This record gives sequence, structure tokens and C-alpha cells, in this order.
Amino acid sequence: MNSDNKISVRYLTEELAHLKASLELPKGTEYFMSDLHGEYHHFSTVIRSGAGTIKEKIHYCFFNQLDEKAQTDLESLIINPETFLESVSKEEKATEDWIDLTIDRLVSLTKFLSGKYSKEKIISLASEHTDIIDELLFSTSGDPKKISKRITREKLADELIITLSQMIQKLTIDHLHIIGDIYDRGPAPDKIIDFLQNYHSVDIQWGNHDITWMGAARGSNICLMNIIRICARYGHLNILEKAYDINLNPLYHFAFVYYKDNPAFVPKTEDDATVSPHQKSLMNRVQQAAAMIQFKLEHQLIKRRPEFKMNHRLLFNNIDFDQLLMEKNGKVYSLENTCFQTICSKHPDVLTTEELELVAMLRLSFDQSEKLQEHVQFLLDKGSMYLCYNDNLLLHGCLPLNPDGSFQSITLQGEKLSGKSLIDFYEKQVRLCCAHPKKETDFSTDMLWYLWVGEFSSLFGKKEMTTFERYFIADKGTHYEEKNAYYQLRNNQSVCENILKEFNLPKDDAHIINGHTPIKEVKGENPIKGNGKLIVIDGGFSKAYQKTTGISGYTLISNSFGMQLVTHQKGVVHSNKPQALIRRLVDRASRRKLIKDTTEAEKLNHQIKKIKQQIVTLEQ
Ligand SMILES: O=P(O)(O)OC[C@H]1O[C@](O)(COP(=O)(O)O)[C@@H](O)[C@@H]1O
Ligand SMILES: [Mn+2]
Repeated sequence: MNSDNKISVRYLTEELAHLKASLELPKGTEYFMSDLHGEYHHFSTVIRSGAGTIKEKIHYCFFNQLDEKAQTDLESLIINPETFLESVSKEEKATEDWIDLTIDRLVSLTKFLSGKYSKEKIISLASEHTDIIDELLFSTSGDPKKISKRITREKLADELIITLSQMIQKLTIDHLHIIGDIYDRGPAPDKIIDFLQNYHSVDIQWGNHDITWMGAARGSNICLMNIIRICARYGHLNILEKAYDINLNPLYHFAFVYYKDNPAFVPKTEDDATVSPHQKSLMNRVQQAAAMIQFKLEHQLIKRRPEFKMNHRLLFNNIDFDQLLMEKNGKVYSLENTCFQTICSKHPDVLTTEELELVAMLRLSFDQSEKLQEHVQFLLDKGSMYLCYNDNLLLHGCLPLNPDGSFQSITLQGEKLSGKSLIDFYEKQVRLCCAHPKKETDFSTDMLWYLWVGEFSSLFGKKEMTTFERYFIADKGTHYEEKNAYYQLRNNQSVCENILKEFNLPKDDAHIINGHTPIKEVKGENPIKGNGKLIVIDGGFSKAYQKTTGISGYTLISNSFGMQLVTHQKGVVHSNKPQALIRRLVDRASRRKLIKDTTEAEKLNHQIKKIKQQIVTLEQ
């Protein structure tokens, strides 16, 4: 072996030892959240505080050194360093004592939290000043006075405090899973995506709401109308206009010409006082315009896709447009607050010339929205229909089941599909649709709408979505959306185990994690089901759903010792202050989980194999 090769072998051997050692470290802490529904502020507060974990760690690290007030101040600083620094007076901040003390505490906590991570990983979490951070955290010989002087002299204190605080946030959450429904109802889904794009480690399982945004951006005009309708319904057309730069002026004009205020379409605005009567009227009319185009397009789609088996949703066939009556399940209901002025009763699903022009203009604007396209691409890159990760199955809604617990099947494009193969088929169609944005009515594009409303959609999983009835029929019986048997059967351990087996996950230590159905904590519903095998983490991040849940969301945390579910209490989470929380144990690991037991190990083992081969080649 020549001397160059000898050096390479020595280097590779060290690298090999380092990789093998990292397999023996405890696994990193995973966080799971779902159904964020545009509530960026609430979401980012939870993330920055590690859902209360930072408070806990400060307590363990400083319990006999800092009183409660000093601990709370430190927590406030870490979870929101920029705001906290603004609140400290200039004089106080300029003193070396304050700077030294603050940085010293942050460094102690960083060291306390970084025990299970390699030095490289820790340093990689620093966004800037890595040389000083390295010295502060790892130097045994450096002179602390000298660093402190440099920090003051170069006025680096604020930047360092912010960097260290963010490192502590990242050390608290090693990896984040978002189990769907980032979009709709709340004010700032775009900001959530911006945040996630810069996040150090994240994956996403698409929810039915995310899927309609993806469809809307990549060719489906029904999905496009659906998201406009929902934005108008919740008073957030701003998301489209401001965040995504979509031109809605032609729609506003059309809506004012054809529709008048309608009590069935009053927008659900959060704070009525801040919305002008004109804006409310605009949203009311836009919602009607979008809904009517959506209903027409849905009717056309159901006719061209008999394999979706949705003929019972060909609602126009059951409507008497003269008498304004609709038949459903053998009963006749009168239609109220109708706005059918663009409907021709002989051809109810045909769009008027103006509607067609409007759809074409909106399509162009959606296609050309750089930011929307970039966000959807991010959802495609980081997302999937489901994910098997560290023995858990992450899935937004359900795996469609028959009442006897067997997998429900549906024939699509000639293939009889059920269980895992059904969901894999859906994923293939989502990617196909998104890869061909110019195709507007092909099978894969129609499939994205199916995933929003379909009975066998794993993201929806209800017999029908009764949007039309909710607007136009007073009898609430017609609004009922019967849930798939899964939602009841998941209480049963053996059903959960059977599903885990279908996804090649082991019986012990594995869980299914769902979002999608708000847990009615207020009525005593338990989010932990199937004797601990399944956890539903939709706890109502969405303000609109907090009446249903009685809380304001869950965060599931899985570390090397097991799983804990954090419940966020209502009312306190919208401030930047530390939050009130309840924690419950979901599961204790049968033994401490190490990186070698995780999904990440696959990557490391692959690297190890490659290095071993390189060494053999060099030694030959
Ligand atoms: O609360 P809204 O805006 O009326 O929406 C109700 C609709 O939302 C859905 O619940 C779907 O949304 P989720 O995925 O958030 O449950 C439908 O089943 C239902 O028809
Ligand atoms: Mn959902």
C-alpha cells in the first residue's frame, strides 16, 4: 500500500469508528403534530418551547441554582430570544455581567442537552459564529475572560444569545413529523410552510386539506374552487392574494355581479370587529360563486369517473329546480338560501361562458404563483401518503376497513386495491398528477379530488362529504357524514396490530399515529386507543374546532424511553409566555431505544458498508 492510501485508510477507519459509535447513542427525540390548520403562531410557539420540554430541562439543569423567576425568564428568552432581548433595557444589556451570565446559562443548558449527540451534530445546529460556539461548548484550555471580551468588543452578544437559544430549541426536537392538514381554516398556512422549509429535520404526511391545495396548484380546477371557497368561508382570502399573489379581482367582480349576501354563506371570521361589512359581503359572495362552480365541476367529474362509485353524489339529478326540492335517501327536502342563478336546469353542471373564463384566469394565476408552486413542491419533497418511521405508522386519516375489520377494496384502473397497496396506489397518482400540471381532467388529477371526498380515501374516510346539504338544507340529519368502520374499530388492539402487520411493522413497540378526527376531550374521549397501539393527535390547533375538543391541541413526543402525549390547554397558547400543559405517558419502551434501532440507522449502516468496501479496495 502506498503512503497516500495508508493515510486514506487511517482516515476512513476513524470515520468508521465514529459512525459505529453513533449507532450506540440513544435515539433522538421525535415530535408529532397534526391538523395545524393555518395556526402558525400557536404552532411556532409550541415548537419553540418544545411543547414544555424546555421548561422541564431548565428545571433539571438549574433546580438548585436559579429561583422560579430566573428559570421562567430563561425559558422566555430561549423560546423567543428576539422579543426577550427587546424587553431588556439597553443599559442592562450593555453590561458585561448580564452578557456573561446569560451566555453562561445558555451554554450550561446546551451542554446539559447535548449529551447524546456527537460534537459535529451539535456544531451543525449553530446557524452562525460556529468558532465561538465551539470554543464556548468544547474548549477546555481557552480563557473564558478572553472570549467574553471578544463578544463584548465585537458586539456579538445578541447574535450569540439568539444562536444558542435556537440551538437549544433544535436540541429539544431532533425530528418533527406533521401528520397532515397544514392548510385551511386558519390565517397563515403559508407561514407554517416557510417555517418548515427552514426546519432542520421534518417530514409530512399529507392531509385531505393539503391534498386539495396540491391539486389546486397542479391542474385540478375543482380543488382550486374548493380552496377559494374555504378561504372565503373563514375570511382568509388574503392567503391567496397576499401570500401567494393570486389575482382574485376577476372573481370579486363576478361575485358582485351574480350574487347577493346570503345567510347560508356568512363567513366564519375570527374577530368580527376587525372585518368591514364590505369585506364580509365580498367573502359571502365569493364563497357562493366558488361553491356553485365547484358543485358543477364535481357533477361532471362523477359522471366521467364511474369507478369512483359516487353516483349517489350526482345531486343535481335529484333536484327539482322549479320547486327547489331535493330528494335524499328517499326523503324530500326543501332547499333554502339557494343561489342557483348561474344554473340552467336542463344542464345544471354546465359552466356559463363567464364561469369558464373565470376558471381559466384563476388557473393561470395559480400556475404562475411561484410561491404556491414552491410550497407544493416542498409538500411533495418532504411528504407522502403515509410513513413507516421508527416502527410507527403515520397516517392522517384511516386505512379503509369493512365492519368485520378486513381491508376494504376498490377497483381503480382495473386493479383491485386494498390495504397498503391501495395507499401506495394513491401516492403514485398524487405524484403523477403533480408532475403534469397542464392535465386538468385526467385520472390522476381527478384522483386528488377523490382523496378529498372519497369514501375509500385514507385521508377522508367518510361515506360522503355533505357540503351542498350543509349550505342549502336546514335538516341537520342530511349533514351527517358516516365514518368508515376504521374509526370505531381502531379501539380494538388486534385490529391495530393487523394494520401494522400489513405495513410490515412489528407487533411490539409499534403504534399507529393519526390526525384528522378532533378528539372530544371535553366529552371524555381518550386520544389513546387500541390499548395503547394507536394515538389520535388532532386536539384542535384550529381555533374553529376548539369548542369540539375543549383543548387547543396535542403534541406527541417520543424519546429513547417511550412516548408522552402533551395536551395544550385552551386560552394560554396564543401568548409568547410559557404554556400550561398536561402530560400523560402513552408507552414506556421495553428497553432504551438506540439509534441502531431506528430508521436513521439504515442510512448509517449504508455509509458503514460503503466505507468498509472502500477500505478493502485500498488495502488490495
Ligand atoms: O367545518 P367546516 O368548514 O364546515 O367543514 C366541514 C367539513 O370539513 C370536513 O370535516 C373535512 O375537514 P377535516 O379534514 O378537517 O375534518 C368534512 O368532513 C366536513 O364536511
Ligand atoms: Mn383532515
